[in-house]
Amino acid sequence: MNILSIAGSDPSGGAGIQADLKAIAANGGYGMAVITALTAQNTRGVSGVQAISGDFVTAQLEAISADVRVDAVKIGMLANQEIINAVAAWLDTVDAPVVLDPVMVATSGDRLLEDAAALRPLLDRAAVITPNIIELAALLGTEPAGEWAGVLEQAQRLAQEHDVLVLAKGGHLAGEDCPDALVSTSEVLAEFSAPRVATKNTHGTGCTLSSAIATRFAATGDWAQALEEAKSYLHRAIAGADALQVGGGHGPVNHFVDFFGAGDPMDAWWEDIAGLRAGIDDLEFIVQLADGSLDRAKFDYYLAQDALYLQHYAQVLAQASTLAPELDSQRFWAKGAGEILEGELQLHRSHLVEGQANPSATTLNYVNHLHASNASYGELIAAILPCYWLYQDIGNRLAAANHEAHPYNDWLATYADPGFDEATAQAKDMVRQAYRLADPAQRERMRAAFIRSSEHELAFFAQAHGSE
Ligand SMILES: Nc1ncnc2c1ncn2[C@@H]1O[C@H](COP(=O)(O)OP(=O)(O)OP(=O)(O)O)[C@@H](O)[C@H]1O
Ligand SMILES: Cc1ncc(COP(=O)(O)O)c(N)n1
Repeated sequence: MNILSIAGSDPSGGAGIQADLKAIAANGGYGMAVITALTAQNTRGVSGVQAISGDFVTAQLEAISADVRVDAVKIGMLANQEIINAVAAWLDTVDAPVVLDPVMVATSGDRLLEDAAALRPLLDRAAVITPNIIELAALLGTEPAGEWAGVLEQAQRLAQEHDVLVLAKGGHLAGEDCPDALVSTSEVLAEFSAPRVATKNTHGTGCTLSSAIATRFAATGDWAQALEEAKSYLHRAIAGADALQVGGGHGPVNHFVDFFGAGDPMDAWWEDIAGLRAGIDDLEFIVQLADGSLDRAKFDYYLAQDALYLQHYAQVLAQASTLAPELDSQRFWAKGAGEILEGELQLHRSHLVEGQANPSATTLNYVNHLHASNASYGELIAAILPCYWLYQDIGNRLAAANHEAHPYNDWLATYADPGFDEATAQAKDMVRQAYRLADPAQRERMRAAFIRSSEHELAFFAQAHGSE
């Protein structure tokens, strides 16, 4: 899908052709850009505009249409009448659907078009016009609407005047939701709303939305579907905007949020299990293991179950090794399995007074979940991770509570192993890598597997006190 953006340049990369090209690529299109104006701008505002001559805009457009099939056009900042005329004349020679974002004023308040009325010749050539509330009113020569019903009414009026579809955008209204509606000459064809994200980083949202719509229309041939997909994409990009930290004003949205995530997914997962972590910390078993008051029989019960658990855990790590995509991760999981079979289990046996117990229902539930999480490598290692991470986290605190006379001195000393911190960091890296390569549905399954294992960890630590 070849998508052409005809727009101004924003050197700070958040709006204009820079935003368009990113949004087009993120939505699966091949992006092209004809530049109408250079702006000097950043996230705080516009300090200069240098329009390209109409002739040179035409030269750029003709260079493209002489060589490349154009599947959809998105038009943004046009700066002046001369450029509008050049674009209008070229549009008469091509047959691609046009999404027109009638950019007039930047988020910062700076003017990007000399005169709203100058756009009129283009309105009739567009398939969809995407004005914000202020631009909508300016195109009608009226006052901006103060509520959604008024915006829809104005959108329909504009649709009728130019026989086009108008995308009414509610982003500038106050309220918890940001509604958008595709309005025809006679009706609201489709309406999609997204929760308002609490962020000041909304520079380029209009550019991004119109480019995404053009791209998704070229892919689907359906305006309502294109809007639904573009709106959902934009919402994710806005929700991920704060993670970018670009500039001190209105920062850009996170165009590639679907590819690289918004921040470290491991931080988000750790937050997801904050309640479970607090629950583990408060368990009698953990509190008493730390202060040394833990009944020996309960400790032995835990150890026996842990030994049974670890046999399965070693099997699951070995399976992760066979599923791992490259040598480093294959080696890492295989080494983990080997270390459990050689070291850990021996340590457990040396602490056990009696022979092997049978696995409890709690232990079986946990290992069954691990064995069942093998639909993909990503899911399996996400299920594996809590045992590393929670054990390391709790272990470091238990090791800090240790002293020579502690009744569980030698056991707690095993928690103070820097090698285990290193192994946990590596396990997190492996999960992070798998997450980056996963599609959204797969990512959700990974997160669910991680949370489920964390729930099993809590039950596992709790079971000794429920075992009498
Ligand atoms: N804080 C927010 N949370 C969620 N969606 C938002 C937010 N701000 C804007 N949007 C969405 O961004 C899109 C563009 O909205 P807006 O009405 O602000 O257009 P615009 O003014 O043309 O954009 P721009 O800021 O690029 O000039 C709309 O779909 C709107 O709902
Ligand atoms: C080159 C260019 N085109 C469009 C906009 C509008 O985007 P925003 O309203 O988000 O500033 C802009 N600021 N710069």
